[in-house]
Amino acid sequence: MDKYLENLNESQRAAVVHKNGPMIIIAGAGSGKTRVLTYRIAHLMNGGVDAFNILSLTFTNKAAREMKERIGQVVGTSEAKNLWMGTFHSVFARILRSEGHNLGFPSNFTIYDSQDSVRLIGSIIKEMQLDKELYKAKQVLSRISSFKNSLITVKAYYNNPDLIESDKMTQRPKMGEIYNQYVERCFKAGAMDFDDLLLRTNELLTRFPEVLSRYQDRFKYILVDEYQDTNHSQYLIVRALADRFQNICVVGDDSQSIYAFRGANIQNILNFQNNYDDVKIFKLEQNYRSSNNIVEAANSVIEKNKTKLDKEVWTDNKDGELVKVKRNATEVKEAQFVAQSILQHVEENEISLNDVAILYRTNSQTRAIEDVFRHRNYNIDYVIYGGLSFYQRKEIKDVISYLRILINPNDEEALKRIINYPARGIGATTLDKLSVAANHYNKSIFELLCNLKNVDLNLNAGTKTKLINFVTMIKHFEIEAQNKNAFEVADFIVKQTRIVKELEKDGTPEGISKVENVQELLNAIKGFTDEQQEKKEDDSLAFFLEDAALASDLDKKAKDDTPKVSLMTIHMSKGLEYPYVYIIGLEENLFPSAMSMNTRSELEEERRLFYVALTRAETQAYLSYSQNRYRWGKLVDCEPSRFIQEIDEKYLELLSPRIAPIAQNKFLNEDIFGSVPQDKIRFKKPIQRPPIKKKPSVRAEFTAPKNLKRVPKNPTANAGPNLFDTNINVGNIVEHLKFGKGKVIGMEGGGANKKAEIQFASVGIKKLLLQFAKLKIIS
Ligand SMILES: Nc1ncnc2c1ncn2[C@@H]1O[C@H](COP(=O)(O)OP(=O)(O)OP(=O)(O)O)[C@@H](O)[C@H]1O
Ligand SMILES: [Mg+2]
Repeated sequence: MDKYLENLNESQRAAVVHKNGPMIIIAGAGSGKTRVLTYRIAHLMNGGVDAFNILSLTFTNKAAREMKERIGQVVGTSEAKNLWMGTFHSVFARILRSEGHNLGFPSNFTIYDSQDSVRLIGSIIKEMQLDKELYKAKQVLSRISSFKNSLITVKAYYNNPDLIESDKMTQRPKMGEIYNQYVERCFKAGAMDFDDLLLRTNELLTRFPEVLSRYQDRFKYILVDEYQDTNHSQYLIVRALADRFQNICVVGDDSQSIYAFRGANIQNILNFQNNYDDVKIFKLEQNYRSSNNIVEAANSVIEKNKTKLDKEVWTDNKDGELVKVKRNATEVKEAQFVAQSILQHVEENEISLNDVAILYRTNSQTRAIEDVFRHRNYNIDYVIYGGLSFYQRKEIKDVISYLRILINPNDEEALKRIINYPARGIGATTLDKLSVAANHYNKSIFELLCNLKNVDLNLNAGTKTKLINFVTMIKHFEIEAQNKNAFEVADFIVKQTRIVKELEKDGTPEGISKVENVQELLNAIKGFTDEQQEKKEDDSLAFFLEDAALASDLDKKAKDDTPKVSLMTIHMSKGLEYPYVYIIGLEENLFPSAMSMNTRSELEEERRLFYVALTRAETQAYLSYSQNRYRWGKLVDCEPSRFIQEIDEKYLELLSPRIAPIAQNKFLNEDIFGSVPQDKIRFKKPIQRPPIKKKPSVRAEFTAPKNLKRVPKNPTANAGPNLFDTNINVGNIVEHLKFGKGKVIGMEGGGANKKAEIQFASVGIKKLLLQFAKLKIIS
């Protein structure tokens, strides 16, 4: 047996060495699905299959690179380099570069990111003089995106009375027209958005059978990771390509399907067996990633989902620590708890910050964590994945837009960004005129600018000269860019356009940080050209732009090697693993999200999301929630997430000290563990350790965010005596609308920040801001 096969268990090995025909590996988290895929490719190559004949589709480009590296260790790096491996988007962008001419696209087409798409839709809505409130560009884009992912073209849209009717119902009868305009404008600009990369591939493979045939011949073996999150468009592409040889191997876990909101269709994995004859099914059941407590805790939650395939997940790993649950008074307290706990692990267990991930439901949750981590008492290095990515920052997009124009002068969104940046006296009105005229003549704006002499746009002589100067400048850049590598071009452009000088003029800290970002971009491009030259690969600007357009945030390289805690949304964490994982904000209406509680299927998707989060952890998982949180500028009371309750309590350890109830009342059982007989809960004694570093003062925590809107006082607040009294003192027994009776055990702050610490029978100690708490004094 080849040595590398010894690193697999029996079921994994069977899946790796199985040769031809359709196969599906369906298995729970951490059971080695990705590992099997990697080894399978190595094994195919080892058995004589040419790397050029293997297509492997992964969830991120980073995953593809890592897999390639491992395969390289078995078959040699130079061979592994020839593998077609990457995300759907990057692989099919590559195919469209060489075949897109069939559809009328130039090989240098631009890839519009969502910001470009939103801006373009915004202009269309404006030009059509539609109501901006009814037609919100982002919402329109997401509707168009869902059409594209379901392969509904403009023509198909107009042939579908149901769709037309539903847009009328939502007061957006012009949806079809916007869709049509959007498609035409992208086409004219030589641009494709993310969804087009799949839609146009489908179009290519359907309309041009000889192209399909060529790629069917080429990809004798096709492998897809995270198959549970493929959408209809991706499904069709895979199906078409695999049709000839049917050597299709898909890998996934229906319990980790979490992208339905972006069109992923869980049925793709559930129905795989019906799509092909003689599908060989492999199941992997042993989890190698996580401690037994984590595996069992995750199993006990996902069991609650009704829609799922039968499968077991078990592990030989040690029980390890229990999953820790932490209740916090506020989100700042929560962040402080996480920070302190991490520092404690660093000190006591000598872990690296690289071993830690903080996962959350929505991007906005990072604010408190960031504030606390940056505080001098903690000083914890971190990196956020997701949010506004580096390439979407204004100053970066401006520079990139210059580069994009050099590759594709018809790129309308890039042109609009730079035509008057740095300022050269070309105003918005002129640009609007150009845009309308370009549409009228069915030309791109740049083409129109090159022909200014022959069209009458009613522009004054000064403006005309400025436009002609602009065109001359771009043409000059084009000539200069010839035969230069990506870095040389970018460096030249940044100097010539004086963008940095412009930013420096600003002089504010933001301006300085923008200058640094532009420098960072140049460094990244330098890094890219050096690396490509080393590998003797394409170091051109066009190639760099493609890389940048499709780089997911996980692909970005850390600026330095300092260990850092990783912060990301759970969606982003798919496939990854970390020894220590903190899942924060486990509160009803946040996770599960308020929008997901209407239907069983949405709630089940949230539960799968929780399952994904928990199964990222190897050694220890922390679940934390906050009892109060600022949301939309208001301090709101929060209840712990149902997902904590759903975990079998024997795998949990409650870190919050339990409060002895002051009185028996009906709310007692509503504590999150209240339904469990008291003696079954293991409450470990809180470990007494000296604090690692001094905590920031409590006062800081309740400083309201700057943009906090004052909540209008409840109109009933002053309606009668004794109602919602704010004249409260330690020792008072008070009643809260939701928590019932409690005893005031402390007071702090003053004015708007005045807070009472109250021991409630129902929920333990809570700190409440008096101005919101609506407390009634009983005695
Ligand atoms: N046979 C094995 N021996 C030792 N370690 C293994 C074995 N199989 C898998 N692992 C390790 O277990 C961890 C999980 O494997 P992998 O990431 O392939 O699982 P997965 O099923 O793809 O997980 P996910 O569902 O999260 O994508 C990895 O660290 C991997 O190296
Ligand atoms: Mg995986």
